[in-house]
Amino acid sequence: MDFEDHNMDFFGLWAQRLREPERRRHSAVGEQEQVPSPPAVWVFGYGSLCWYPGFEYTKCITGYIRGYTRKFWQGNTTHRGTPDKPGRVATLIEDKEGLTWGCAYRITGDTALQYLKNRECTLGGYVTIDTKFFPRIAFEDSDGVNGEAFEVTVYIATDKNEHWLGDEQCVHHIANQIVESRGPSGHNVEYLLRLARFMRDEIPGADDEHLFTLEQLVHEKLKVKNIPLDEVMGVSPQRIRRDSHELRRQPTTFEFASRVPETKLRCLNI
Ligand SMILES: N[C@@H](CCC(=O)N[C@@H](CS)C(=O)NCC(=O)O)C(=O)O
Repeated sequence: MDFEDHNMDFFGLWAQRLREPERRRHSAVGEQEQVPSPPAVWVFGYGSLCWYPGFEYTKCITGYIRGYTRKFWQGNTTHRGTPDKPGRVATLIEDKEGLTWGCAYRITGDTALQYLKNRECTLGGYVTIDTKFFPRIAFEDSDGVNGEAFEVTVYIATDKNEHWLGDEQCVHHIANQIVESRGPSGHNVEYLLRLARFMRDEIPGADDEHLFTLEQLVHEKLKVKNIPLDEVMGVSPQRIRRDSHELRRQPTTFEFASRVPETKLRCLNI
């Protein structure tokens, strides 16, 4: 049983038990009350969280946030680099025209948030912001979320944190740093290529010039250095079931999404 099935069994059982009469709390006048479910929080992933969440969640849906652009401008010495040779990981840069694709995870309880606080904030220098998430495909859900934009928490590294590296004169410098960095969680190349693969597999048609330029340069540099991919890619991460409401994956017209006005076209939901 993989991570997701276990997770769904747990919540499936929990939801089923709620329906059992003895599970409902009785108010003073004997009316049946629903046992309140723990509040759900949605966390938006746009870097390693897209392919390695590492926490329990009850739903994962692909979509985007507006007003930010993804850049490999955050240094990292605890996962994909070392203090002597920091790696580069993704963060978000404010950009009025920006639009960043990723996936939102619905989590309940405190465990996942404590895990993320350690992984992202303590170890990574990220802070949290709240913003609107636009699901790629509308979906019905017990939370009543039906494809309209909704609030998500995002972990973002600003230029104020100690690991910040920022831009380079030339994108080749960033690609070189990625090719030459490795940390306790694995090679920096794996981080970049698994994110690029997530974008291609899960959000076909979406563009991200910075990400895909780095992907191409890193592949070229690995070839020149004669470094085989299996030397840097590590173990395949656990399967993530995304967009379980979708019958089949539809290509995304990125340009259209980037121009869509605030009021969404519900039928297309982009
Ligand atoms: N907050 C971004 C980036 C998170 C991220 O990539 N954090 C790094 C550095 S703290 C991490 O957790 N890496 C784990 C790994 O590289 O396996 C996301 O939502 O994915």
